[in-house]
Amino acid sequence: MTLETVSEVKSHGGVQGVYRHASAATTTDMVFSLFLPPQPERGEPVPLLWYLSGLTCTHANVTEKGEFREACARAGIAFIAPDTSPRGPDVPDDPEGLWDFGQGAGFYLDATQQPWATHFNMRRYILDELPALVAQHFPADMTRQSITGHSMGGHGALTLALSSPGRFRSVSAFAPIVAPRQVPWGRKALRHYLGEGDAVWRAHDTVALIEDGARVDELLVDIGEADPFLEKELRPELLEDACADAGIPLTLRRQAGYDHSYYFISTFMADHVGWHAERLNR
Ligand SMILES: N[C@@H](CCC(=O)N[C@@H](CS)C(=O)NCC(=O)O)C(=O)O
Repeated sequence: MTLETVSEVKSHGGVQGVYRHASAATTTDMVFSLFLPPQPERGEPVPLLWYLSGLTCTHANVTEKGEFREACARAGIAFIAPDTSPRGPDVPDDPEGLWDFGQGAGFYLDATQQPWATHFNMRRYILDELPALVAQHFPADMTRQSITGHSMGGHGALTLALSSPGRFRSVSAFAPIVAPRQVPWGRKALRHYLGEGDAVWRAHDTVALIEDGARVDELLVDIGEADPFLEKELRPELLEDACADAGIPLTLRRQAGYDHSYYFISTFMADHVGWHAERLNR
């Protein structure tokens, strides 16, 4: 699989890269960013932390505003930030021209309904295609992967980890959508991408996955108490209830005064990187 280097710059002793490739999953070109920490010996494999972004984002939002590099360099872990959907003139977009669906809002699932199913296959892109590409081109230790994400990307991190047992050593999230079946952003996406049908939706809903028996060892979630999406879209209390019922240890930190933005994410990013690094380097 061919990889085009868009840019590579030195940062914190490592290399922050941006790369483009032709994707079979989305049948479009896809761009992602990857930070490689300074390595004791060039080519020695390092663990990999995935970061899935939220609505409207590309790889660039967290790369420019996430402030993850110092912590990743210190811990010796790589950080990969994929795009949130396929893009381009041939890719369908929100029928109403809104920002919460379509391009920039792939929801990390494989769509089954047209016109979405041709391109919107972010689940297999993230779980299969991109890892194979990373393994081929970078010194990443693919036996040591963890995953985090923000908002729609928090939903992606949680649902991919819950539905791929053993794949990720640890999972955390910033202000995640935890019950897409029960909130407007999620219902719109699930209806368009998957069609009607609660049984199908449950496989892409963190709370439902847990209710249906999926498990992870533990969860770390940060959420801002001043997040404008808290009550209507994020509803962390549903995750608290599901984890309590299932016996999943959940550290849910309600951060006073913080909103939904990268000012919030970057404040707690080093905590998340350190938490994952502990588990990746065990
Ligand atoms: N202000 C956003 C609302 C959507 C939003 O807050 N998106 C979050 C993810 S759900 C985000 O990370 N936006 C990009 C950024 O802050 O850089 C817009 O209207 O485009």
